[in-house]
Amino acid sequence: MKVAWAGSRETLELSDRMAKLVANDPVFEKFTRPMLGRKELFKNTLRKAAHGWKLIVDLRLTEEEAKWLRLYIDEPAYTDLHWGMFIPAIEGQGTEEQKKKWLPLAQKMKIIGCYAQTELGHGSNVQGLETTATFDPQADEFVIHSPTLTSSKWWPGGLGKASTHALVYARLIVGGEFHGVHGFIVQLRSLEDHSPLPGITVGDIGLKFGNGAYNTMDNGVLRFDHVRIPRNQMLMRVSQVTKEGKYMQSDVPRQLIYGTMVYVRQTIVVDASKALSRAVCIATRYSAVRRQFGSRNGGPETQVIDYKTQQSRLFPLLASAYAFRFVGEWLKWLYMDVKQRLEANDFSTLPEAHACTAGLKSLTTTATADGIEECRKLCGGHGYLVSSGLPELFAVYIPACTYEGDNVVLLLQVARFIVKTVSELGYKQPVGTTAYMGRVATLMQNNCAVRTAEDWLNPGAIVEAFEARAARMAVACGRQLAKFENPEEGFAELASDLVEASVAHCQLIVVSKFIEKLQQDIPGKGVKQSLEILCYVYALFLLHKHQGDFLAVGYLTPKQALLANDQLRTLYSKVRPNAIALVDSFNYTDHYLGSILGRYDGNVYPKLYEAAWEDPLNDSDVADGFHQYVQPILKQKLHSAKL
Ligand SMILES: CCCCCCCC/C=C\CCCCCCCCCC(=O)SCCNC(=O)CCNC(=O)[C@H](O)C(C)(C)COP(=O)(O)OP(=O)(O)OC[C@H]1O[C@@H](n2cnc3c(N)ncnc32)[C@H](O)[C@@H]1OP(=O)(O)O
Ligand SMILES: Cc1cc2nc3c(=O)[nH]c(=O)nc-3n(C[C@H](O)[C@H](O)[C@H](O)COP(=O)(O)OP(=O)(O)OC[C@H]3O[C@@H](n4cnc5c(N)ncnc54)[C@H](O)[C@@H]3O)c2cc1C
Repeated sequence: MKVAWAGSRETLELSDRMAKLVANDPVFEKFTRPMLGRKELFKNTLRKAAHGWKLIVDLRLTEEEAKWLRLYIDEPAYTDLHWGMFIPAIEGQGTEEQKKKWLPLAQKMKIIGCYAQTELGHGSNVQGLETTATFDPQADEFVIHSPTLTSSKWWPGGLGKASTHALVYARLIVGGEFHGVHGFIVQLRSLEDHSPLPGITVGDIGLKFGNGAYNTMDNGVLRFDHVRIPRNQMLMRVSQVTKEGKYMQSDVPRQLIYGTMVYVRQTIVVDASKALSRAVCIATRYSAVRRQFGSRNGGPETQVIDYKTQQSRLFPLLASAYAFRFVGEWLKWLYMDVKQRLEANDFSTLPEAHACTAGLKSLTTTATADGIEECRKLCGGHGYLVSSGLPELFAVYIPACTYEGDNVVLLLQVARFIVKTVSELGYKQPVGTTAYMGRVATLMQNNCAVRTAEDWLNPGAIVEAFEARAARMAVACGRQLAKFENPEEGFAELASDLVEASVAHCQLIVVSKFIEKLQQDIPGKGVKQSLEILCYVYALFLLHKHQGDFLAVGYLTPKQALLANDQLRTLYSKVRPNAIALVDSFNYTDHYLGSILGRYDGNVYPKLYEAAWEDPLNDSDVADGFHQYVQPILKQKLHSAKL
């Protein structure tokens, strides 16, 4: 199962080597992180990032090894944006000449870059950005300017203190005409002493949610006062500005300016399975250690993992972690395919890639953020201790529902794609993830054939149920929209229904990709069977949770919905014996998990007890402040006997 989770034996071995390298290096210690003040915390992150880079250089790590190393260091840092957005943006939107100039500097870390798109006034509405880049043909330069307070760049990670350069998204103005938002490489700080260059005001935006957590990142604010950059620092793969001041659009679609977001959203889906699996690993191991009630004749109490309620909350999350792992693998493949096509100037699959990355990013991050919190509750009171690892994981993870596109805004993008597909059904055969809509007549007509709980153990029955629900919800939205004279007004009015239709479409993708995965050759005794059980758990859990949709569209009868729930209970009993093995298969070191409750050896209580004494409050028996603030109260002489 470890191989199935990792994707291949090579990846398992490679990631295992990197995990151990980090776990055994004292520089990467992270348990004191929540106790540190902001300055100390940030300096510590800089130290870890520098040490990580030294290892990459000294040990000549490959790009793949370096990625795993950064993952296991497990601390958000400016390097995430440098490697994760600045470099990919230049790769995707730069000309060959620009790539030749900037990529070697960035890859050798001679410069540090961030991705400066969002502003104080606009994040989701990219076309609403206010920063301007005005071309000055006399000087052959762009003038980058922040005309209003709300045009201040606000949020970019790595911008606050670390970056020397930024990829700045600004409205292009040539000859007095606006040409939409484009990307510009702007140097922010001196490469000699790191001080901000003239015309640049830059700093950190302040503390964020949670102790430690995302505060290791210097999310920044940035203002420009008529800062000049050479013309060739506008990324010009999509459109160009000539020396003479002519704006030219190539054959490449404008949307490619948003290409970096497609790339990052794809990586966020892969990361969702990592974050959720960490939380699930902690909650599952602890649920096997923890005992409450049920002692008979002085024997041990019941392990809480044996309670059906615990199983019905925990096992769907375990199954979701696997489901997100496999859909992430597929999405990576889809992205690589689109990338290759784009390089050959084939842009036909870009809209689908945008819809899939946007929708799956939204679906998986929402489920993961909620899932981490559920895991905290599954661990009872001890889950609230920072040493459980769950509060910090939650605090670090939840912004994923917002960054790289607010999850609702992204689902509305999926809705536009679905509605367009439905409206074109008369003359255009849908392909890829919308191919099922080509069978819309059948899906609208046929109803579920399940008669017994066992009938639900059939991938065909499950896929058809999810297809029928998604198709019927999409068609219903299409019909409602048709009643509006102004389609945009209709879209705004029906937005909540459209979001639900998008969720149904995205859940269908995840379920289908899990089922497709099981059609592949999966070596290892019992591995495929265990994955099949998890796949059914994932699908039937969703069906149970959203049974209102399936019933409302008239595909299921209440009896069939009840049968699905009966089957789900049986499946939980089948997961139980392998639950610990299934989380051990994630192959996480205790260092990466960062949780006393999730320790591999299960030695939870002695370690919790020990850790309590390491809290700074326990440095002395009498706390600082006691004599000043508490003792006077204890010693006071009050006049009223009642008081
Ligand atoms: C215990 C401790 C644990 C520690 C763990 C540590 C581990 C580390 C953890 C975390 C570290 C990770 C680091 C995370 C880094 C965070 C990175 C975050 C970076 C950012 O957030 S960058 C900013 C991102 N911003 C956004 O995403 C903005 C969202 N808005 C948009 O995407 C768009 O503007 C919009 C799509 C919403 C706009 O819509 P619309 O108004 O229609 O837009 P138009 O501009 O008019 O375009 C219409 C047209 O274009 C199509 N389209 C839109 N987007 C894309 C796209 N990306 N690709 C292709 N096509 C696109 C759209 O469909 C329309 O097409 P049509 O005309 O219909 O055919
Ligand atoms: C930790 C973190 C790191 C970040 N890193 C970066 C970075 O490196 N670089 C960068 O450029 N940006 C970064 N961002 C910014 C991030 O990309 C934006 O915050 C995000 O895109 C959401 O935009 P917003 O803040 O404008 O939200 P808003 O759009 O203001 O959202 C507010 C509310 O309005 C709703 N809403 C907005 N528009 C619509 C609509 N059309 N229909 C219905 N509802 C709507 C949303 O659903 C939400 O509920 C980061 C943000 C965070 C939190």
